[in-house]
Amino acid sequence: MTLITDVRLRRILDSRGNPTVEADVLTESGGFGRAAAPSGASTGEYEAVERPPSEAIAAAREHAVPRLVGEAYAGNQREVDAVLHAADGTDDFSEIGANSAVAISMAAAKAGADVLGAPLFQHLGGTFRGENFPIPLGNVVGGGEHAADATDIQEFLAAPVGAPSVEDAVFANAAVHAAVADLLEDRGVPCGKGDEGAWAPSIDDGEAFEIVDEAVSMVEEEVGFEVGFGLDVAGAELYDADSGTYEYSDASRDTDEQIAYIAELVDEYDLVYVEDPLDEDDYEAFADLTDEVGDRTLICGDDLFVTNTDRLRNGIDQGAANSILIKPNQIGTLTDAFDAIELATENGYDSVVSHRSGETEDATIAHLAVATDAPFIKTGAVGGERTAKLNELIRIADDAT
Ligand SMILES: O=C(O)[C@@H](CO)OP(=O)(O)O
Ligand SMILES: [Mg+2]
Repeated sequence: MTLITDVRLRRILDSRGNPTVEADVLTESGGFGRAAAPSGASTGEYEAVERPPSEAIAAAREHAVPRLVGEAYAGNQREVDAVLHAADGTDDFSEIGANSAVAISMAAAKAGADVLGAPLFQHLGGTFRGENFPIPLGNVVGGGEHAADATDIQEFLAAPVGAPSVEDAVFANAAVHAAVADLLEDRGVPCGKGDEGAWAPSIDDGEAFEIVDEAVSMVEEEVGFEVGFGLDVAGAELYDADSGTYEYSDASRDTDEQIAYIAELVDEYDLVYVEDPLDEDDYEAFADLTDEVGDRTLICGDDLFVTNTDRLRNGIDQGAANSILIKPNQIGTLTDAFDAIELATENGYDSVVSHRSGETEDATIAHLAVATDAPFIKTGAVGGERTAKLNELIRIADDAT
């Protein structure tokens, strides 16, 4: 029933107005799945390779589509993803492009679910998945590679850790986003938004900490449950390998100073989450910081691990973090993303399923997070391509998918 009978690929727009790959997968019994690849701006050096969409589409049509059509079953995700790897023939999807691979992989999963008549999270997670829902981390102030002339730290993320439901959590993050706007207005700071819908004011990180801290407290009081905040430092973007220092607009910090600075921030602001506080090659510094503050906050590897089980295993051996960001397009298939989550869970690491800065209306990651019982999902706070995932989470919780 789930035998793949057609795979169609096209270029569509992403949220930055750039082209990206969309895939449709059709099956013998009329099953249909459609998915699109997201795209990063602060990409890790060790990510699977995204090719220009027209090239990725042409290469996938030549190498992957003939091996899938009439050959593979959409209901068997591991088989589909193994075919994608075999068709590509490299270890980083540089032939068919990770963008074609992930779009086909996710579209196949949706086609499989369609044939089974099950919601995607059910198909992926199975009957005996847990009952938990991920806490959404919502970007409310941002800069770095996502907005010019804004904060050095890439993302200030609202984290409604005490929310009694997904719906409460999603609305709390939107309320923090709105409170930040009010506080910026009070201070006479005009601003637009960055790539992920977060405010991108021309202020320094210190002022951003004050504002987000205040916004979070205001909302916490309003909603009556705990709302904290966290960061994506995107340390690799700040790191200058020649000088061995982290370059901020108003300071330069060597690795020890960077570790001390982040540890101070964790304690001063009770940060619940810190992603990529250090350079993507520095497992050792990650381990030192995790040793220092890992008992009271999540130290999450994004560019450090790139959803790759080899890099994660290395991190686990060295005690480099206690959490991993999961981005299916960093590794190219849902199977690889699942394996990374499984390895993380076995080793006590929390998984944070994540969007990219360039997104589409595709909501697969909401289903992936629920299917795998991931404790967190990072997918912005507002903006259509972000709310596509958040609203899907609300629907899943309401049994309406
Ligand atoms: O660094 C990140 O975590 C992501 C998403 O927030 O950004 P990008 O997609 O640009 O890599
Ligand atoms: Mg990141």
